[in-house]
This record gives sequence, C-alpha cells and structure tokens, in this order.
Amino acid sequence: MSDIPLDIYSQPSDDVPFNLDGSTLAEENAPFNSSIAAGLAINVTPSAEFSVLSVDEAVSKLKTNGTSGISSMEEVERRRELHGTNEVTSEDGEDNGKFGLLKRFLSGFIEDRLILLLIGSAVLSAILHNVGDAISITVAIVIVMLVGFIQEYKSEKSIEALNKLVPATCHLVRFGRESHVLAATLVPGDIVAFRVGDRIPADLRVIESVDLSLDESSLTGEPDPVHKSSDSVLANPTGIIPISERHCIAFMGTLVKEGHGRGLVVATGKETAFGSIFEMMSAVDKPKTPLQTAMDHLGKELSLFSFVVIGTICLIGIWQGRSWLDMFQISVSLAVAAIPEGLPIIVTVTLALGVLRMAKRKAIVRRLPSVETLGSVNVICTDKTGTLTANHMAVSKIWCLSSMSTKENVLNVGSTTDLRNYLAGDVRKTLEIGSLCNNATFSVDHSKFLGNPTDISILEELSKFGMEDERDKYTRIKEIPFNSKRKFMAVRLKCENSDDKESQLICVKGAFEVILGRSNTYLTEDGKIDKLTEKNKETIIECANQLASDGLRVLAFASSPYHSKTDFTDISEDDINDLTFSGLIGMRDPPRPTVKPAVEKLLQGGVHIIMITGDSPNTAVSIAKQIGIPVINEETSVLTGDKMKTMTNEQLANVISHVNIFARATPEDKLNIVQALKKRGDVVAMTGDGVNDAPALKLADIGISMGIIGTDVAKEASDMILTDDDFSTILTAVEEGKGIFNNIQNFLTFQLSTSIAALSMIALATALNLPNPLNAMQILWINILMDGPPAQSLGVEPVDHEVMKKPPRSRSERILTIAVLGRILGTAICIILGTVFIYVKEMSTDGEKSARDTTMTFTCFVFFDMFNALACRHATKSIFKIGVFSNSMFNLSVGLSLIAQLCVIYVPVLQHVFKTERLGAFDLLLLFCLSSTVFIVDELRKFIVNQYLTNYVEEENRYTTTV
Ligand SMILES: Nc1ncnc2c1ncn2[C@@H]1O[C@H](COP(=O)(O)OP(=O)(O)OP(=O)(O)O)[C@@H](O)[C@H]1O
Ligand SMILES: [Ca+2]
Repeated sequence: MSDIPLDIYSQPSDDVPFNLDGSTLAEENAPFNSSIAAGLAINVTPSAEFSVLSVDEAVSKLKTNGTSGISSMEEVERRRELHGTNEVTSEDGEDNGKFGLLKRFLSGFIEDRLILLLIGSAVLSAILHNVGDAISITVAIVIVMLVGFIQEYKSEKSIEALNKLVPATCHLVRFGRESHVLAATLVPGDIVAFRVGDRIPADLRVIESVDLSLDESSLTGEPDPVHKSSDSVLANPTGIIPISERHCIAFMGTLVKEGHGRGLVVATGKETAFGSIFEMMSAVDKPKTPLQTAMDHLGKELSLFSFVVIGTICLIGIWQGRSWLDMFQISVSLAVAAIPEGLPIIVTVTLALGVLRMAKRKAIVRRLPSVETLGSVNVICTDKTGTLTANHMAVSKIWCLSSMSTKENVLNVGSTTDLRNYLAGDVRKTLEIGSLCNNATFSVDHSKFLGNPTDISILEELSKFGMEDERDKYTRIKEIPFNSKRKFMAVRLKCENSDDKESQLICVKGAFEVILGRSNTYLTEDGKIDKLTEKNKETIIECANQLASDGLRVLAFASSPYHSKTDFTDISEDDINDLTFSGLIGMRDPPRPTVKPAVEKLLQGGVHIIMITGDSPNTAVSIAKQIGIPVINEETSVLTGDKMKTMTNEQLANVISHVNIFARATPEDKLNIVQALKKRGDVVAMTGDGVNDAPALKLADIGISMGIIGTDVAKEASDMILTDDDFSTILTAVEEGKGIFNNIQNFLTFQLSTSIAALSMIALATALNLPNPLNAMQILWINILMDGPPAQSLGVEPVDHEVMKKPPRSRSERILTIAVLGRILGTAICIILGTVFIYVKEMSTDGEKSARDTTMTFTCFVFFDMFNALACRHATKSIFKIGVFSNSMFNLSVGLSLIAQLCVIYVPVLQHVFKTERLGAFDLLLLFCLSSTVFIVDELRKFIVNQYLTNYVEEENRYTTTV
C-alpha cells in the first residue's frame, strides 16, 4: 500500500505508463469483453466502446432511460452483482487475506539479513550440541519477528483507514429522482449530473453538456482542460480510439473545470480507464515523507556505526580468547538490538495515527508529509465568510436614499417583527429586486430555505414587510450568476402576463461600489426615477461604509427596463448599465464563537494571520477586530484588491508583513499573496473553496479546502480538508502537527538512549575483559521493549496544548537537535553507570558470573529502560504536570512489559530460556530505587529547563511584539 494516502490523483504523470498514442497499456488488458471487440479478438474498455455510439444507442445498449435513469432496485442490484461496487482498491488490499498475512510473515524472515544471522547462530548452537541456546534463540527470533510484523500490519491498516476518510459523492438520477449519494453506489446505466468543481465519479458517456471542459491531467498528464460534448466520436479502423480523442467521455477522477452536464455511467470501479491504471500505479512505490526519509537515513547511519562498534567488540573478544560462538551470538543480538529497525515503522504509525486523530477533530490531512509541515506554518491566510464567520446571514439594516436620505436614518430591521408601516416605495423595490435576483428555494421537506445564505437572508425578510416571493410573477430569461470576481448577480425577467418586450426587466444586486458604478438614476420614495448626482453617490457610499464598519455585509440593489432590441434571450455584463439604484441592505454574519480563542492562541504561537475577503474593507476590519486579528493601522494593515493590482510582486513582498487584511480580493489575488509570502521564506497555509482557488491551494505549503462548501477541485488541490469549514480547526491541526513531531522526537530519544546504553555496556565489559553482562536472549528481549510497544505508545502521547506557546519550527530544523542529542547521551550515561554498578557489585561477591549476577544486571537495565520511557513522555514538562495516567496506552504497555520481566525472572521455563534466577523482594526494591534515578535526574533537568524556558519565552515574546 501507499505511504501517502489519497494522493492517487496527483501522481506525477510520468508514473503513468502510456503508449505514445495516448491510450494506456493497462487499458488493452482491462477485464471487459465488449461485443465490438469480440470480433477483433482484443479487449476494448467500455469508454472506448461507448465513445463511438450515439447518445440513444448508448442509452438503449445499457437498457436504461436517458432522463430518469434505471427504473428498479432489482436492476441496480443485478448490475452491482455483475460489475461490483464503484471503487478502485489496490491489489494489496486483497493481499491482506489469510495468505497475504502468512506470506508477509515469512518474507520478513528472508528479507532481514540480521534475522538470517540469528538463525545461523541458532543452527550453529544446535550443531555444537548447545540445544538450550538453539531453542532460546529460535524463540527469540519468532518473538522479534512477530512484534515487527504486528507493527507493520498495524501501520498498513491505519494507512488504509486514511484512504477511506473522504468518500466521493455525486448527483445521481435513478428511478426518475435526483439524489446526492456516495459515488461507490453507482452502477452502469445510472445517470449522473455534474457541474463546475465536481469530480467525475465513474466513466461517463456525456449525454448533455453546457460549455463543458474537464481537467484530465490526472489521467493523461495533459495540463490544459479538454472540451467535451455529447457528439459521438467517429469509429476508427483500428478499433481503438485513444483516450485523448474520446471527446464524449468524461473519465472517472477527472475534474469539471467549466460548465455542467449529465452523463450515462458506462463503466465503474476497475472497469474504468482510471481503475486499470490505478492497479498499476499502486504497485509503484510512493515517495516517502521528508521525515520518513530522514528516519531511513538515520537508521542507516546508526546501523553503520553499530556494525563498526560490534565488529570491534567481537574482534577484541575473540582476541581475548572468549568462545567465538558466544561472541558471534552476542554480536548478532547486539546488532539486532542496536539497530532501530522499528524506527521507520513507528514514525509511519505515529504519523498515520496522528492523522486519524486529526480526522476525528474535523481536519482531514490528505498527504502524510503535510503533518510535518503543519508544525512549521507561520502564516495562515484565511477566507472570511463561512470560515471565520458562521455564514448565517441575517438582514440587519436597510437604507434607501429617498425615504431615509441621511446615514443617521437607517431602518433597523433586526429587532422588529412587523415592518409593514415602513414599506416606502424604494424599500419595497429594494426587497422586490432582492427576491427576484435570488436563487434560494424553499424546501418543503426541510421546511427551510436552501441555497446561498446571502440570498436566503433576503427571502426570510419578506414576510416581516407583508411581501411575498415575487418570482412567481415573472419568467427568468437569463441570469448572470454571482461570482467573487464579478461581485454582482443580475437576472433578465419577463412579466408573466404580458407579451410586450418592453415589460422586460433587469434586476441586479451586488457589492455597492460595483452597482453604483453602473447606476445613473435612483428610485424615489413615491416610485419616480430621479437623476443620481455626485452628491447623492457620496451620501450612498458614506452610508454603505457606515453599515460596513458595523461589521455588516453590504449589498446594493438596482434595476432597469431591458433595452436591447436585437437579442431576445441573452444578456451580457455590458447590458448591466444605466441602472436605477434603489437601496442598500446590510446583513450580519456573526463570527464563529470558536474563532477568537483560536486566533489568540495562534498569534501567541507566533503565527501571522491574514484575512482574505471579497467583502469591503470596512466590513473586514470590523470582523477582524471582533475576532482579535490585530489591525494596528488601517492604512497599512489593510490592502484592497485594486491597490494590490498596481503593485509589483517585489513591492507586495515588502509590505505584506504588516498586512492583516486583503479586502475586495478575488480568488486570483490569492495566488499573488501566496507567492509574495513564500518569497519571504514563510511557510504558508491558505484556505479556499472554489475552482479558482485551486492554483493558490496547490502553491501554498498547506492548502486547506472546505469540506462543506468546497468544490471537489479545491479539495483535490488541497493538502487538508476542514470538514466543518471552521477556522479553529486549523489551530487543532497545527497543534496536532507540532505534537506529533514532538512525540517522534520523544520516542527517538527513548530508542537511541537505550540502544547506546546497551552497546556501550557490552563494549565496556569487553574492553575491561569482564564476562558479558547480558546474554544474547536478554539483549533480544531488551530490543523488543525498545523497538516495540513502549516506544510506540510514546508516539500516541496526547497533544500538549502548550505547544502553541512555542514559535513554529523552522522548516530546515533537524529532528535530532542538540537538545535531543544531549538528552540521549545524558540518559544513556545514567543507565550505563547504574547497570555497571549493579554488575560490578554482584560480580565482586564471588568474581564468577553466576545466573544471579546476570539476572540482577538484566533486570536493572530493563527497569532503567522503563523509567527512561516514562521520562521520555515529554521533553520539557514534568510527568506529574502532564498527568501520570494521561497516556493509557503507555501505562498499559509499560505495565505489561514489567509483568513480562517478572515472568522472565520467576517462571521456570523462562528462567531456563533467559538463564535467570529468582530475585528476592529486597533485590527488586533496590533495583527499582536505583533505576528510578534516570527518571529523577530527568525531572530535575526539566525543572531547570523550565526556569530557563519561562525567561526565554518572555524574551521571545518581547522580541516578536516589537518586530
Ligand atoms: N449572492 C450574491 N449576490 C450578489 N452579490 C453578492 C452575493 N454574495 C456576495 N455578494 C457581494 O459581493 C461581495 C463579495 O462577496 P464574496 O463572496 O466575494 O466575498 P466573501 O464571501 O466575503 O469572500 P470570502 O469567503 O473569501 O471571505 C460582498 O460584499 C457582497 O456585496
Ligand atoms: Ca532493534
């Protein structure tokens, strides 16, 4: 399986094996026997086969209905039986069956050279009639292998679980009804509707299309969007139409870049073009995360180092005339122990478990490496609406030029329920335009309005004025939809009971600057039209700004009769001119309650927060103040989209460090912002939801998309998805990212200190010509503790929320910092001193190495190690502060390890295997007290570091606030 979850779509194209003609190699082997291909004696995929059929032929071939879809559930079930569910799973997934397990277990034996050496030493022992040793070593091998295997298995399972975090969905038409379902439920013959931003859920024969173009780069590597239509492709004499020429097929996994349409499902799951490539791709090794690579690297370095040391020990031992079999066994076990072969696996498991934990906290990380990057993020660029705010709009104020005339005279609607008395002519018209230029609908099923919150809030207001939805009285001829670049929405309407073209009407609503720019008259209180003077405009802008400063989103409303005589069905942006302004509406969208504390914590952790919004500067500043984003100077902290366009990238990079708000910005501006920030060397997280946000999301170090309002295109381009769209979830993710990194450092400290202690002890004993303090079995046992459960449980240490008090980690910072190395060495020295002390003390009683001596030494080392693990739970905080019982997996695994150690000392069979002897209660007490020193010394170190650190953090804060 892959190291990187959910990254199947962003595979670099050179991983995909293609023929030169653009059809895939895999495709010709795909398991689909078509009737056309039967004559040609080769297999053709459904997408190739259906591309040459007309829509009607395709529909009838699949025995379905082009408008209402499949008609019965039995038929759906039958097709699912036949074609399977619409999922592409890798071969590996099935490999995890009974045989896969066994196969992997056995192949582990063969691949691991150290294990082979161990087996060799067991065989040698047997030949030399040392049966006891041979059995012991064999048992040890099995245990070592089992622990390794279980860990690896767990790591794969958790990565598999990651892959299932974001199930694909689609709009299905079946039994004549439209519904939103999981893409996995599709069967051939289903009808699917799709629009801009969607991902195609299966191979579809396009049956309807409006300006449709798809991004097929995930499939073909071709970066430019491809135009698609419902026209069939001309059959070609060779029988196979290359993928790039199937213009009426929408392939699974490709993205809708423009337009919308409907398609007929012709292939699902493995039968799709993507499915057949995926099977091949999953065989290719996925690139590792930087941390994993670093771990592999570290592992290799350590192996080399320990080989040299072990080789030296072995040579000296033999030179001293020790039994060469003994030396061989000790060396091999030492090698097994000293080499942290579990390291990369524990890193992977820790990352994967961390990602699963984040998913529970509403942040889905799509690529493992992002977890590491999260801890270094020092700038977060965020949308306002829906992310910082709740996206629950409610009309708060209405203002019209004629009936209210000055900005002091605003109609406050939020508090009142009956406003019929306030319905002056211009107020009525404003609301009327609001209801006509509106796309929200009332759902009887849900008994509420569905659609854009801005639109909904206007409809919700009508009843207070005793008005009704005006849309029934008109036919909508054409719409210019709202988008963040255009910043207005317009509709062209025809009155129901009139054929007269003259009675056509254009209604517009949008950002007040834009609407005013296109207006030249205004509507008076009594319904007349008057010229809009410069003075009038000033008054309107003044009032709009006042509403905005109150944190309201301000929309202006205007209309005009339709003039163009030439075209009866169309309107373009150029027709939206000479409008009659009727009024302003201010809507309140309260900040999410969780945002303010999150902003505070992020600022404390040295993260710069930038709000990017399409709203006006005044609205943005007001919201920023409400949630605690610092706006020190409104001149320099706020930059509008217009101003930004006049700046060069250099200039932008220079000023961006004090900008906290980008207002009236378009999605395209986001790309320049990320570029400018990255130029400064910042590690940038950027949020986005629309199709246009995709480039910025890709470029950002962490692209964050919205789970609820986000499009598939944005999700695909992002590294992380917020399932609740909530800004504070970003804090959670950054916290987890930092926490995971700390955990990795902690178990590394534990593993390396143990490993160094064991190596040095044996080296020391050999150099001093003393008998070996630990035998091969004992060393292998220590290896299991060190590479196994206790180490792993350090990786799931709960996140300490105070990580946010520390500044972001620098991108280039090494995992083994000086501080970590210092801890490792200090701990190792402490363990060595203690254990050697016990060993020498026991030996000096008789000068002979007895079972008691090794048992004492061995147990001493294990106790030391358990206390060491306890100390490693946190780098700087006392265990009593983080809570002795706060990591139950840790307590469980250390508890079990200690019980197992007691078994090794007291159970006769194990005594035989490990060459141990029972110890008295006093002995145990002594060892316990002695070994606790490693913990006590570390607690002391933490105490001192904390004293120093508080000063340091204060210094640091002083530094960041003055800069
Ligand atoms: N549905 C709509 N119809 C007409 N005009 C709208 C609509 N929604 C917003 N506007 C106007 O366009 C302006 C910008 O809206 P846009 O959606 O780009 O900003 P935003 O929602 O604040 O963006 P972001 O989510 O990035 O913070 C708003 O201030 C408002 O005046
Ligand atoms: Ca090891």
